Amino acid sequence: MEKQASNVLSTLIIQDFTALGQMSMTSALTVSQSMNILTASLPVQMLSTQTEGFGQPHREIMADWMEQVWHHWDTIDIKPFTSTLIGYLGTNELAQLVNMEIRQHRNPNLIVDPAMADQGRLYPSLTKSYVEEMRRLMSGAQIALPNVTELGLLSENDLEMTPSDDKLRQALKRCQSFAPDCQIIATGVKKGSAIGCAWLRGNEIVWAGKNIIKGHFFGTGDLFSATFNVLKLRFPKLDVDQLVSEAMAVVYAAIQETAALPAAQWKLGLQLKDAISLLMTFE
Ligand SMILES: Nc1ncnc2c1ncn2[C@@H]1O[C@H](COP(=O)(O)OP(=O)(O)O)[C@@H](O)[C@H]1O
Ligand SMILES: Cc1ncc(COP(=O)(O)O)c(C=O)c1O
Repeated sequence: MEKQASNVLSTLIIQDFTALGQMSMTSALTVSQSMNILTASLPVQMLSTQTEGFGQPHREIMADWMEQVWHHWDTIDIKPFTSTLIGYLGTNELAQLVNMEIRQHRNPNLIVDPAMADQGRLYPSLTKSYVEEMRRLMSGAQIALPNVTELGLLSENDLEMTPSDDKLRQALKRCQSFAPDCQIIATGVKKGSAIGCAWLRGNEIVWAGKNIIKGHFFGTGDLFSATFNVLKLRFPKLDVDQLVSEAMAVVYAAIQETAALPAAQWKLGLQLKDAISLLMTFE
């Protein structure tokens, strides 16, 4: 694959930092560093654990710190980042703050993973106004990567976990009305015994997927968006079909490696060794 020189590439990652395991910022940093991409990380909140499976995590909100970081960055000569990746933010206030800063700095190549819901439900403590903040973020984004539940919430369509092409088309079109310049790729779209991604090409629904690995795994969306971001940066000639297919293969490798562990360990996130090994073969 034709790749871009790494010294000109940088990415800004805005999402939570979860202390335990390989979720969110930890997996995004691992992926970025494996591709030698200069990375700036803004952990919007520090959590003791992810929000599922460990009771109530201890949280430290980093809003004041982030404002000071942005303020400092405004005074030094850092070039605009080549891309920005936004993931789980976790509170309305943080989502508002990030929206405001992103608008002010006009970050190019913005990828938004509106990580706010799964398996038909919003994550605990998130509300409808959080969904509205995600719509606002997507309106300035180039790529958005909602899972099926998130697509349903964003489009106000009732989507089952195995939506028909018609339902998907309706939901994706509805999102285009508030994010006309954004390519929206729905993740976690099931078809029979396979799971994958669906997006619009004109009026047509395109779907690509792989066999479902049995079990519920955590951090799949995080790793998918982090991988999509670095592949798009390093291989700018890849089209959406190729980016989705490569990113899915990387996540699949991580799930396969994780599935070999006792199920009690799955909530720590995905094993990343095999995923990174595969990613490095794209070099
Ligand atoms: N059990 C699984 N087996 C195989 N691939 C999976 C599985 N779960 C997720 N994936 C892959 O990871 C991608 C992102 O997962 P998804 O469940 O949509 O993320 P999220 O964590 O945001 O809900 C999916 O589009 C699919 O390609
Ligand atoms: C703190 C935190 N960050 C991010 C996520 C997103 O994880 P996923 O990649 O499974 O959507 C979760 C999901 O529970 C979480 O609790």
